[in-house]
Amino acid sequence: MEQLALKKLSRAEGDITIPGSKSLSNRILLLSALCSGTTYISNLLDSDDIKHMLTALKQLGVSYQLSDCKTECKVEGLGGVLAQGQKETLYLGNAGTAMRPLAAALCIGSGEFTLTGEDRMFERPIGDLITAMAPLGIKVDYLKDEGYPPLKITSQPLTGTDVSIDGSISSQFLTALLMVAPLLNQDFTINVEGELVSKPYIDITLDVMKRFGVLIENDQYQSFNIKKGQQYQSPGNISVEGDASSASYFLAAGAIGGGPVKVQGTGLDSVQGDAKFAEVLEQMGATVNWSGNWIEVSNDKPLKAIDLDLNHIPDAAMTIATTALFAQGTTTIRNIYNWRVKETDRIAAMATELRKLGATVDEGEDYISVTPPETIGSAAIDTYNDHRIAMCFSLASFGSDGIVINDPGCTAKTFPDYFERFAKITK
Ligand SMILES: O=C(O)C1=C[C@@H](OP(=O)(O)O)[C@@H](O)[C@H](O)C1
Ligand SMILES: C=C(OP(=O)(O)O)C(=O)O
Repeated sequence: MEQLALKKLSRAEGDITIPGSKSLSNRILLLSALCSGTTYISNLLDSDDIKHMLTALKQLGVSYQLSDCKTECKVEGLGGVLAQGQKETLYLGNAGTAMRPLAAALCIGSGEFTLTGEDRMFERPIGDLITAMAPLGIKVDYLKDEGYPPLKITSQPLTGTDVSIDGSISSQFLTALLMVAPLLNQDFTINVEGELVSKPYIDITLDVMKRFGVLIENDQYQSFNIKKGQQYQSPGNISVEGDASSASYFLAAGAIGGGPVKVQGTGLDSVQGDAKFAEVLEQMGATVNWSGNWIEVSNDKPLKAIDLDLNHIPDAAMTIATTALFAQGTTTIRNIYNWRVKETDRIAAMATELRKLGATVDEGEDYISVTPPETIGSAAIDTYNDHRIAMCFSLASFGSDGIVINDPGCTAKTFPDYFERFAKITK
Protein backbone atom coordinates (compact mmCIF):
# COMPACT_ATOMS: atom_id res chain seq x y z
CA MET A 1 0.00 0.00 0.00
CA GLU A 2 1.20 3.48 -0.86
CA GLN A 3 1.74 5.88 2.05
CA LEU A 4 2.26 9.62 2.16
CA ALA A 5 4.22 11.14 5.06
CA LEU A 6 3.18 14.75 5.62
CA LYS A 7 5.64 17.25 7.04
CA LYS A 8 4.60 19.39 9.99
CA LEU A 9 2.94 22.57 8.74
CA SER A 10 3.06 26.01 10.29
CA ARG A 11 1.28 28.15 7.74
CA ALA A 12 -1.36 28.11 4.99
CA GLU A 13 -1.49 30.95 2.53
CA GLY A 14 -2.25 31.45 -1.14
CA ASP A 15 -4.79 31.16 -3.93
CA ILE A 16 -6.27 28.02 -5.41
CA THR A 17 -8.77 27.43 -8.19
CA ILE A 18 -10.63 24.25 -7.34
CA PRO A 19 -11.67 21.66 -9.93
CA GLY A 20 -15.28 21.31 -11.08
CA SER A 21 -18.03 19.99 -8.83
CA LYS A 22 -18.64 16.25 -8.81
CA SER A 23 -22.36 16.71 -8.13
CA LEU A 24 -22.77 19.17 -11.00
CA SER A 25 -20.54 17.27 -13.43
CA ASN A 26 -22.49 14.02 -13.20
CA ARG A 27 -25.90 15.71 -13.29
CA ILE A 28 -24.93 17.83 -16.29
CA LEU A 29 -23.51 14.83 -18.15
CA LEU A 30 -26.70 12.83 -17.63
CA LEU A 31 -29.03 15.63 -18.70
CA SER A 32 -26.76 16.42 -21.69
CA ALA A 33 -27.28 12.79 -22.75
CA LEU A 34 -31.08 12.91 -22.25
CA CYS A 35 -31.72 16.31 -23.85
CA SER A 36 -32.30 17.38 -27.45
CA GLY A 37 -29.33 19.14 -28.98
CA THR A 38 -25.58 19.43 -28.46
CA THR A 39 -24.15 20.52 -25.11
CA TYR A 40 -20.69 22.01 -24.63
CA ILE A 41 -19.60 21.44 -21.02
CA SER A 42 -16.61 23.30 -19.58
CA ASN A 43 -14.75 22.85 -16.28
CA LEU A 44 -15.96 19.25 -16.03
CA LEU A 45 -14.35 17.41 -13.12
CA ASP A 46 -11.72 14.86 -14.17
CA SER A 47 -11.98 12.16 -11.48
CA ASP A 48 -13.04 8.53 -11.04
CA ASP A 49 -16.71 9.30 -10.29
CA ILE A 50 -17.03 11.22 -13.54
CA LYS A 51 -15.11 8.58 -15.54
CA HIS A 52 -17.67 6.02 -14.42
CA MET A 53 -20.53 8.18 -15.68
CA LEU A 54 -18.73 8.89 -18.97
CA THR A 55 -17.93 5.21 -19.57
CA ALA A 56 -21.50 4.19 -18.82
CA LEU A 57 -22.91 6.82 -21.19
CA LYS A 58 -20.59 5.61 -23.97
CA GLN A 59 -21.77 2.02 -23.45
CA LEU A 60 -25.34 3.32 -23.69
CA GLY A 61 -24.67 4.79 -27.11
CA VAL A 62 -24.25 8.44 -26.13
CA SER A 63 -21.83 10.18 -28.43
CA TYR A 64 -19.43 12.70 -26.87
CA GLN A 65 -16.00 14.19 -27.39
CA LEU A 66 -13.83 14.75 -24.34
CA SER A 67 -10.94 17.22 -24.64
CA ASP A 68 -7.36 16.02 -23.98
CA CYS A 69 -7.41 17.78 -20.60
CA LYS A 70 -10.70 15.92 -19.85
CA THR A 71 -12.41 19.07 -18.56
CA GLU A 72 -14.33 19.98 -21.71
CA CYS A 73 -16.90 17.74 -23.25
CA LYS A 74 -19.22 18.04 -26.23
CA VAL A 75 -22.24 15.76 -25.80
CA GLU A 76 -24.80 14.87 -28.49
CA GLY A 77 -28.14 14.50 -26.71
CA LEU A 78 -30.33 11.49 -27.42
CA GLY A 79 -33.49 13.60 -27.12
CA GLY A 80 -35.22 11.01 -24.92
CA VAL A 81 -34.59 7.82 -23.00
CA LEU A 82 -31.15 6.25 -22.53
CA ALA A 83 -32.19 2.63 -22.79
CA GLN A 84 -32.68 1.80 -26.44
CA GLY A 85 -32.59 -1.97 -26.67
CA GLN A 86 -29.00 -2.59 -25.54
CA LYS A 87 -27.85 -5.27 -23.12
CA GLU A 88 -24.97 -3.95 -21.01
CA THR A 89 -23.17 -4.34 -17.72
CA LEU A 90 -22.27 -0.94 -16.31
CA TYR A 91 -19.49 -0.73 -13.73
CA LEU A 92 -20.00 2.40 -11.61
CA GLY A 93 -17.23 2.09 -9.02
CA ASN A 94 -18.41 3.73 -5.82
CA ALA A 95 -20.06 6.73 -7.47
CA GLY A 96 -23.45 7.34 -5.85
CA THR A 97 -24.09 10.18 -8.32
CA ALA A 98 -23.76 7.69 -11.18
CA MET A 99 -25.46 4.64 -9.62
CA ARG A 100 -28.66 6.22 -8.31
CA PRO A 101 -29.58 8.48 -11.28
CA LEU A 102 -28.59 5.88 -13.88
CA ALA A 103 -30.62 3.19 -12.12
CA ALA A 104 -33.71 5.41 -12.34
CA ALA A 105 -33.04 6.55 -15.91
CA LEU A 106 -32.50 3.01 -17.20
CA CYS A 107 -35.84 1.77 -15.89
CA ILE A 108 -37.49 3.64 -18.80
CA GLY A 109 -37.12 2.51 -22.41
CA SER A 110 -36.06 -0.93 -23.60
CA GLY A 111 -33.08 -3.17 -22.94
CA GLU A 112 -31.40 -5.06 -20.14
CA PHE A 113 -28.79 -3.56 -17.81
CA THR A 114 -26.71 -4.84 -14.93
CA LEU A 115 -25.50 -2.04 -12.66
CA THR A 116 -22.53 -2.98 -10.55
CA GLY A 117 -19.53 -1.42 -8.82
CA GLU A 118 -16.95 -1.74 -6.04
CA ASP A 119 -17.65 -4.01 -3.08
CA ARG A 120 -18.59 -1.00 -0.93
CA MET A 121 -21.28 -0.09 -3.46
CA PHE A 122 -22.97 -3.38 -2.55
CA GLU A 123 -23.39 -2.01 0.98
CA ARG A 124 -24.78 1.36 -0.07
CA PRO A 125 -28.61 1.32 -0.16
CA ILE A 126 -30.74 1.90 -3.24
CA GLY A 127 -33.93 0.17 -2.07
CA ASP A 128 -35.86 3.38 -1.27
CA LEU A 129 -35.47 4.51 -4.89
CA ILE A 130 -36.53 1.18 -6.37
CA THR A 131 -39.50 0.91 -3.97
CA ALA A 132 -40.60 4.45 -4.86
CA MET A 133 -40.53 3.64 -8.58
CA ALA A 134 -42.28 0.25 -8.24
CA PRO A 135 -45.81 1.67 -8.86
CA LEU A 136 -44.60 2.98 -12.25
CA GLY A 137 -44.16 -0.60 -13.44
CA ILE A 138 -40.37 -1.00 -13.28
CA LYS A 139 -38.68 -4.38 -13.44
CA VAL A 140 -35.60 -4.56 -11.21
CA ASP A 141 -33.92 -7.65 -9.75
CA TYR A 142 -31.44 -7.46 -6.90
CA LEU A 143 -28.51 -9.72 -7.78
CA LYS A 144 -27.08 -9.96 -4.27
CA ASP A 145 -28.73 -8.37 -1.23
CA GLU A 146 -32.29 -7.04 -1.34
CA GLY A 147 -32.20 -3.22 -1.48
CA TYR A 148 -28.55 -2.93 -2.62
CA PRO A 149 -26.60 -3.08 -5.88
CA PRO A 150 -25.78 -4.97 -8.01
CA LEU A 151 -29.09 -4.70 -9.87
CA LYS A 152 -30.52 -6.06 -13.08
CA ILE A 153 -32.87 -3.63 -14.78
CA THR A 154 -35.18 -4.66 -17.57
CA SER A 155 -36.24 -1.37 -19.11
CA GLN A 156 -39.81 -0.84 -20.19
CA PRO A 157 -42.30 1.95 -20.87
CA LEU A 158 -43.53 3.32 -17.53
CA THR A 159 -46.74 5.05 -16.51
CA GLY A 160 -47.97 6.70 -13.33
CA THR A 161 -49.03 10.05 -11.97
CA ASP A 162 -47.61 10.08 -8.47
CA VAL A 163 -45.16 8.27 -6.21
CA SER A 164 -43.87 8.55 -2.64
CA ILE A 165 -40.21 8.34 -1.73
CA ASP A 166 -38.38 8.00 1.57
CA GLY A 167 -35.93 10.87 1.85
CA SER A 168 -34.33 9.97 5.17
CA ILE A 169 -31.29 7.99 4.00
CA SER A 170 -30.07 9.79 0.88
CA SER A 171 -31.27 12.76 -1.15
CA GLN A 172 -29.79 11.06 -4.21
CA PHE A 173 -32.91 8.86 -4.49
CA LEU A 174 -35.13 11.93 -4.86
CA THR A 175 -32.60 13.52 -7.21
CA ALA A 176 -32.71 10.41 -9.41
CA LEU A 177 -36.51 10.42 -9.50
CA LEU A 178 -36.71 14.15 -10.22
CA MET A 179 -34.30 13.83 -13.14
CA VAL A 180 -36.28 11.04 -14.81
CA ALA A 181 -39.69 12.63 -14.13
CA PRO A 182 -39.79 14.54 -17.47
CA LEU A 183 -39.26 11.26 -19.35
CA LEU A 184 -42.66 10.02 -18.12
CA ASN A 185 -44.28 12.84 -20.05
CA GLN A 186 -47.30 13.30 -17.81
CA ASP A 187 -48.35 15.48 -14.89
CA PHE A 188 -46.39 13.83 -12.12
CA THR A 189 -46.11 14.33 -8.35
CA ILE A 190 -43.39 13.07 -6.02
CA ASN A 191 -44.26 13.05 -2.30
CA VAL A 192 -41.41 12.85 0.21
CA GLU A 193 -41.78 10.67 3.28
CA GLY A 194 -39.57 10.99 6.33
CA GLU A 195 -37.17 13.87 6.99
CA LEU A 196 -35.43 14.73 3.73
CA VAL A 197 -31.67 14.66 4.32
CA SER A 198 -28.99 16.68 2.50
CA LYS A 199 -31.64 19.13 1.15
CA PRO A 200 -29.28 21.51 -0.68
CA TYR A 201 -28.42 18.72 -3.14
CA ILE A 202 -32.05 18.86 -4.28
CA ASP A 203 -31.54 22.56 -5.03
CA ILE A 204 -28.59 21.57 -7.24
CA THR A 205 -30.80 19.05 -9.06
CA LEU A 206 -33.64 21.54 -9.61
CA ASP A 207 -31.19 24.20 -10.78
CA VAL A 208 -29.55 21.92 -13.35
CA MET A 209 -32.97 20.70 -14.58
CA LYS A 210 -34.02 24.33 -15.02
CA ARG A 211 -30.93 25.05 -17.08
CA PHE A 212 -32.00 22.17 -19.32
CA GLY A 213 -35.47 23.71 -19.67
CA VAL A 214 -37.53 21.72 -17.15
CA LEU A 215 -39.35 23.42 -14.28
CA ILE A 216 -40.44 21.63 -11.13
CA GLU A 217 -42.76 23.07 -8.48
CA ASN A 218 -41.21 22.52 -5.06
CA ASP A 219 -43.70 22.57 -2.19
CA GLN A 220 -41.35 22.91 0.80
CA TYR A 221 -39.36 19.78 -0.10
CA GLN A 222 -42.47 17.72 0.81
CA SER A 223 -43.91 17.40 -2.62
CA PHE A 224 -42.63 18.12 -6.14
CA ASN A 225 -44.81 18.59 -9.21
CA ILE A 226 -43.84 18.45 -12.82
CA LYS A 227 -46.20 19.48 -15.61
CA LYS A 228 -46.63 17.31 -18.67
CA GLY A 229 -45.01 18.31 -21.94
CA GLN A 230 -41.62 19.45 -20.65
CA GLN A 231 -38.60 17.97 -22.34
CA TYR A 232 -34.92 18.48 -21.72
CA GLN A 233 -33.36 20.97 -24.14
CA SER A 234 -29.66 21.62 -24.36
CA PRO A 235 -28.56 24.94 -22.83
CA GLY A 236 -25.78 25.04 -25.46
CA ASN A 237 -22.80 26.00 -23.32
CA ILE A 238 -22.68 25.13 -19.65
CA SER A 239 -19.84 25.60 -17.20
CA VAL A 240 -19.40 23.54 -14.05
CA GLU A 241 -18.81 25.50 -10.82
CA GLY A 242 -15.81 24.61 -8.68
CA ASP A 243 -16.47 21.86 -6.14
CA ALA A 244 -17.52 23.41 -2.84
CA SER A 245 -16.83 20.21 -0.87
CA SER A 246 -13.28 20.12 -2.27
CA ALA A 247 -12.94 23.79 -1.29
CA SER A 248 -13.56 22.92 2.37
CA TYR A 249 -10.05 21.49 3.00
CA PHE A 250 -8.33 24.63 1.73
CA LEU A 251 -10.66 26.97 3.60
CA ALA A 252 -10.13 25.02 6.81
CA ALA A 253 -6.37 25.25 6.19
CA GLY A 254 -6.79 29.04 6.09
CA ALA A 255 -8.59 28.93 9.45
CA ILE A 256 -6.01 26.66 11.08
CA GLY A 257 -2.83 27.92 9.39
CA GLY A 258 -3.43 31.68 9.43
CA GLY A 259 -4.28 32.33 5.82
CA PRO A 260 -5.41 34.15 3.92
CA VAL A 261 -6.35 31.23 1.69
CA LYS A 262 -8.52 32.24 -1.24
CA VAL A 263 -10.47 29.59 -3.08
CA GLN A 264 -11.68 30.50 -6.55
CA GLY A 265 -14.59 28.71 -8.21
CA THR A 266 -17.30 28.75 -5.54
CA GLY A 267 -18.80 31.57 -3.47
CA LEU A 268 -21.98 33.48 -2.73
CA ASP A 269 -23.44 32.72 -6.18
CA SER A 270 -22.81 29.00 -5.80
CA VAL A 271 -25.71 26.59 -6.22
CA GLN A 272 -23.90 24.08 -3.95
CA GLY A 273 -24.93 23.88 -0.31
CA ASP A 274 -21.36 23.07 0.72
CA ALA A 275 -20.37 26.67 -0.01
CA LYS A 276 -22.03 27.31 3.37
CA PHE A 277 -19.13 25.45 5.00
CA ALA A 278 -17.33 28.79 5.31
CA GLU A 279 -20.13 30.00 7.63
CA VAL A 280 -19.21 27.22 10.04
CA LEU A 281 -15.58 28.37 10.01
CA GLU A 282 -16.86 31.87 10.72
CA GLN A 283 -18.76 30.55 13.75
CA MET A 284 -15.52 28.92 14.89
CA GLY A 285 -13.93 32.38 14.87
CA ALA A 286 -12.25 32.58 11.45
CA THR A 287 -12.57 35.64 9.23
CA VAL A 288 -14.35 34.93 5.97
CA ASN A 289 -14.56 37.18 2.91
CA TRP A 290 -16.86 36.23 0.08
CA SER A 291 -17.64 37.27 -3.44
CA GLY A 292 -19.80 35.67 -6.11
CA ASN A 293 -17.22 33.02 -7.00
CA TRP A 294 -14.50 33.08 -4.40
CA ILE A 295 -14.18 32.61 -0.66
CA GLU A 296 -11.21 33.70 1.45
CA VAL A 297 -10.46 32.57 4.99
CA SER A 298 -7.91 33.87 7.47
CA ASN A 299 -7.54 33.67 11.22
CA ASP A 300 -5.11 34.81 13.90
CA LYS A 301 -6.88 33.53 17.02
CA PRO A 302 -7.51 30.09 18.52
CA LEU A 303 -10.62 28.53 16.95
CA LYS A 304 -13.74 27.93 19.07
CA ALA A 305 -15.61 24.64 19.26
CA ILE A 306 -19.15 24.52 17.80
CA ASP A 307 -22.18 22.31 18.37
CA LEU A 308 -24.23 22.24 15.17
CA ASP A 309 -26.66 20.23 13.05
CA LEU A 310 -24.73 19.85 9.78
CA ASN A 311 -27.20 17.62 7.94
CA HIS A 312 -27.31 20.18 5.11
CA ILE A 313 -23.56 19.84 4.38
CA PRO A 314 -22.76 16.17 5.02
CA ASP A 315 -19.56 16.07 2.93
CA ALA A 316 -17.96 19.33 4.07
CA ALA A 317 -18.99 18.54 7.66
CA MET A 318 -16.27 15.88 7.73
CA THR A 319 -13.72 18.67 7.40
CA ILE A 320 -15.09 20.17 10.63
CA ALA A 321 -14.33 16.90 12.45
CA THR A 322 -10.57 17.34 11.83
CA THR A 323 -10.68 21.14 12.15
CA ALA A 324 -12.01 20.40 15.66
CA LEU A 325 -8.49 19.20 16.55
CA PHE A 326 -7.52 22.89 16.54
CA ALA A 327 -10.55 24.31 18.36
CA GLN A 328 -10.85 25.07 22.06
CA GLY A 329 -13.49 22.84 23.63
CA THR A 330 -15.64 20.00 22.34
CA THR A 331 -17.01 20.22 18.82
CA THR A 332 -20.20 18.27 18.12
CA ILE A 333 -21.55 17.57 14.63
CA ARG A 334 -25.16 16.42 14.72
CA ASN A 335 -27.80 14.82 12.50
CA ILE A 336 -25.29 13.01 10.30
CA TYR A 337 -26.63 9.45 10.46
CA ASN A 338 -26.11 8.93 6.74
CA TRP A 339 -22.31 9.30 7.10
CA ARG A 340 -22.65 5.63 7.98
CA VAL A 341 -23.82 4.59 4.50
CA LYS A 342 -21.35 6.52 2.35
CA GLU A 343 -17.85 5.50 1.16
CA THR A 344 -17.35 3.82 4.53
CA ASP A 345 -19.07 4.12 7.90
CA ARG A 346 -17.69 7.63 8.24
CA ILE A 347 -18.76 8.19 11.86
CA ALA A 348 -16.93 5.05 12.99
CA ALA A 349 -13.91 5.71 10.74
CA MET A 350 -13.50 9.34 11.83
CA ALA A 351 -13.80 8.33 15.49
CA THR A 352 -11.15 5.61 15.13
CA GLU A 353 -8.65 7.81 13.29
CA LEU A 354 -9.17 10.89 15.50
CA ARG A 355 -8.57 8.73 18.58
CA LYS A 356 -5.25 7.58 17.06
CA LEU A 357 -4.16 11.23 17.27
CA GLY A 358 -5.10 11.46 20.93
CA ALA A 359 -8.51 13.15 20.57
CA THR A 360 -11.36 12.19 22.89
CA VAL A 361 -14.24 11.16 20.67
CA ASP A 362 -17.84 10.39 21.51
CA GLU A 363 -19.60 8.58 18.70
CA GLY A 364 -23.40 8.29 18.64
CA GLU A 365 -25.77 6.82 16.07
CA ASP A 366 -26.08 10.19 14.32
CA TYR A 367 -23.46 12.47 15.86
CA ILE A 368 -19.78 12.77 16.65
CA SER A 369 -18.10 14.88 19.38
CA VAL A 370 -14.41 15.67 19.21
CA THR A 371 -12.29 17.08 22.05
CA PRO A 372 -8.73 17.78 20.95
CA PRO A 373 -5.72 16.42 22.81
CA GLU A 374 -3.18 18.77 24.35
CA THR A 375 -0.73 17.79 21.61
CA ILE A 376 -1.76 16.06 18.42
CA GLY A 377 -0.03 12.68 18.21
CA SER A 378 1.59 10.78 15.36
CA ALA A 379 -0.27 8.10 13.42
CA ALA A 380 -0.65 6.33 10.12
CA ILE A 381 -4.20 7.28 9.17
CA ASP A 382 -6.26 4.54 7.55
CA THR A 383 -8.45 5.96 4.81
CA TYR A 384 -10.97 3.13 4.18
CA ASN A 385 -10.96 3.86 0.44
CA ASP A 386 -12.68 7.12 1.35
CA HIS A 387 -11.31 10.19 -0.43
CA ARG A 388 -12.69 12.56 2.21
CA ILE A 389 -10.97 10.81 5.11
CA ALA A 390 -7.64 11.16 3.27
CA MET A 391 -8.26 14.85 2.52
CA CYS A 392 -9.62 15.77 6.00
CA PHE A 393 -6.68 14.27 7.82
CA SER A 394 -4.14 16.29 5.82
CA LEU A 395 -5.21 19.11 8.18
CA ALA A 396 -3.87 17.24 11.21
CA SER A 397 -0.34 17.94 9.93
CA PHE A 398 -0.69 21.51 11.23
CA GLY A 399 -0.33 20.01 14.71
CA SER A 400 1.94 17.00 14.26
CA ASP A 401 5.11 15.99 12.45
CA GLY A 402 4.02 12.36 12.32
CA ILE A 403 0.97 12.22 10.06
CA VAL A 404 1.08 9.49 7.43
CA ILE A 405 -1.83 9.03 5.05
CA ASN A 406 -2.35 5.42 4.00
CA ASP A 407 -3.50 4.94 0.40
CA PRO A 408 -3.50 8.66 -0.52
CA GLY A 409 -4.50 7.69 -4.09
CA CYS A 410 -8.08 7.15 -2.89
CA THR A 411 -8.65 10.90 -3.43
CA ALA A 412 -8.99 9.99 -7.15
CA LYS A 413 -12.74 9.56 -6.54
CA THR A 414 -13.21 13.33 -6.62
CA PHE A 415 -9.79 15.04 -6.43
CA PRO A 416 -6.87 13.14 -7.99
CA ASP A 417 -4.16 15.77 -7.38
CA TYR A 418 -5.38 16.90 -3.97
CA PHE A 419 -2.10 16.45 -2.10
CA GLU A 420 -0.07 18.36 -4.74
CA ARG A 421 -2.53 21.25 -4.51
CA PHE A 422 -2.56 21.17 -0.72
CA ALA A 423 1.27 21.33 -0.69
CA LYS A 424 1.15 24.50 -2.81
CA ILE A 425 -0.74 26.55 -0.21
CA THR A 426 0.95 25.18 2.92
CA LYS A 427 4.45 25.27 4.43
O1 LIG B 1 -26.56 14.48 -4.89
C1 LIG B 1 -25.34 14.58 -4.73
O2 LIG B 1 -24.59 15.01 -5.62
C2 LIG B 1 -24.78 14.18 -3.44
C3 LIG B 1 -25.58 14.08 -2.33
C4 LIG B 1 -25.06 13.75 -0.98
O3 LIG B 1 -25.44 12.44 -0.66
P1 LIG B 1 -26.70 12.08 0.29
O4 LIG B 1 -27.91 12.70 -0.26
O5 LIG B 1 -26.71 10.59 0.24
O6 LIG B 1 -26.36 12.62 1.65
C5 LIG B 1 -23.54 13.88 -0.91
O7 LIG B 1 -23.05 13.25 0.25
C6 LIG B 1 -22.88 13.25 -2.12
O8 LIG B 1 -21.47 13.35 -2.05
C7 LIG B 1 -23.32 13.94 -3.38
C1 LIG C 1 -20.86 10.60 -0.41
C2 LIG C 1 -20.04 10.87 -1.42
O1 LIG C 1 -20.09 10.32 -2.63
P1 LIG C 1 -21.26 9.67 -3.51
O2 LIG C 1 -21.51 10.64 -4.60
O3 LIG C 1 -20.68 8.39 -4.01
O4 LIG C 1 -22.45 9.45 -2.64
C3 LIG C 1 -18.94 11.85 -1.24
O5 LIG C 1 -18.36 12.26 -2.27
O6 LIG C 1 -18.61 12.24 -0.12
